[in-house]
Amino acid sequence: MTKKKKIVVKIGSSLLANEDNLTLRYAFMNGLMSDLAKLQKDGHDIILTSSGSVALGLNMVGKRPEDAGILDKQAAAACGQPLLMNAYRQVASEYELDVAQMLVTVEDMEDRRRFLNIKNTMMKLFENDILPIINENDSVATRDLRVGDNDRLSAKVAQMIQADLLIILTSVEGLYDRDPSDPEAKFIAEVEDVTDHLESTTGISDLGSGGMLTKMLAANMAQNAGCETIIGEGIIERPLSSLLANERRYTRCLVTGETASPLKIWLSNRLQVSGTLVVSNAVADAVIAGDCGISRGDVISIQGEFTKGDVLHVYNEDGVEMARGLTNFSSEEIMLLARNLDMPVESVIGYKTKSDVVGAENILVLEDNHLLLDAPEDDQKLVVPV
Ligand SMILES: Nc1ncnc2c1ncn2[C@@H]1O[C@H](COP(=O)(O)OP(=O)(O)O)[C@@H](O)[C@H]1O
Ligand SMILES: N[C@@H](CCC(=O)OP(=O)(O)O)C(=O)O
Repeated sequence: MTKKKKIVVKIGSSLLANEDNLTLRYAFMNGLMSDLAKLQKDGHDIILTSSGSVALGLNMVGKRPEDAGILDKQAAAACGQPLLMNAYRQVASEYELDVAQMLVTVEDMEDRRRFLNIKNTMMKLFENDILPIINENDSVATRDLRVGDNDRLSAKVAQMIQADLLIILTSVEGLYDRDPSDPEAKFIAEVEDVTDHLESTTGISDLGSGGMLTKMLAANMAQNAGCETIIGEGIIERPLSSLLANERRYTRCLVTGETASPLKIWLSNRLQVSGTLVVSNAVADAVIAGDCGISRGDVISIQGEFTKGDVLHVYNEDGVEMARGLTNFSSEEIMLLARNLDMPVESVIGYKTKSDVVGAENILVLEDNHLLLDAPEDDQKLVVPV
């Protein structure tokens, strides 16, 4: 690679911890750090997303992966994270590489200000040639507000920094047409549409969290942001340089469609959506075609209490979620505006502002987006007609 690139590298638990005794695989970490240090010296900006805190902390809480509950895992993460970082720091120092830890939650990534703070911190670390090592803050994240797997967390990071490449290192050589434990499984070298591979990727290893399925979803998130994903095996002497030099096979998930704007990408991967707007099928079709925003006259009903700037689901009349968008008004204001269509916006709500409920520039159409979390199934049952 000659051009300076932004690269996110994701390491799975199965690479960092021995499955039998749940101790650290120093040899793997050593090879990884050697490669990362070289990439950094070549001028690339690198971020490492590393799993392993739960697997490495389980011994301390006296559990095995198969019988640990959510609280055991949260406690194990608190025990294992310092072990993991200590090992990274020690090994990295042998390659004269400085490392920094960043633990994030979904809420951090979804609050626009905190999201930008995380991004700015990463940029500052790059400027100082320090390698950021990211993990989800498992001990504080609540069950319904977890990314839950570092595949998608690393894709969120790739979107955040507008990375050129996401490399996911794991326990298998890449994607197969079925679980690779099946001797008939065939290797897939290139993926364009991840939709073709969502059903064949459900199994996971004993230590992993999301399996190949979340790697496909992560690849889709990266695709939307114009970032190519490479999925390859990690337990190899030079795990990154051998991949990048094409010395062995791996799966490439190509960027195919158009790249969405950074704001739309941020919108598309939110777990927290505050409410719902229902619009007619005709309006939904026009929104999908990119022709218009949603005006107050378009809103048939709303659900939830939300404020200006929140993200909303947009359903058509058949109860299908078509889009997501940032609202310019609170739920109360939309009710008032929709019930007083003949009055100017300013005289209904008492201040001057944009007139669209959701502007066209703030709408993300969901087609071809495999979101982190689908809309709650019973959302549409709770709607209030305006
Ligand atoms: N179609 C498939 N192609 C490749 N791997 C698959 C597929 N279906 C299931 N898997 C499983 O996904 C596992 C990798 O995911 P995971 O265990 O979560 O690893 P990691 O800890 O690296 O994230 C492999 O061990 C493999 O058994
Ligand atoms: N945050 C967790 C890892 C979650 C996860 O995604 O694990 P994996 O599927 O092994 O990458 C940890 O540090 O153990």
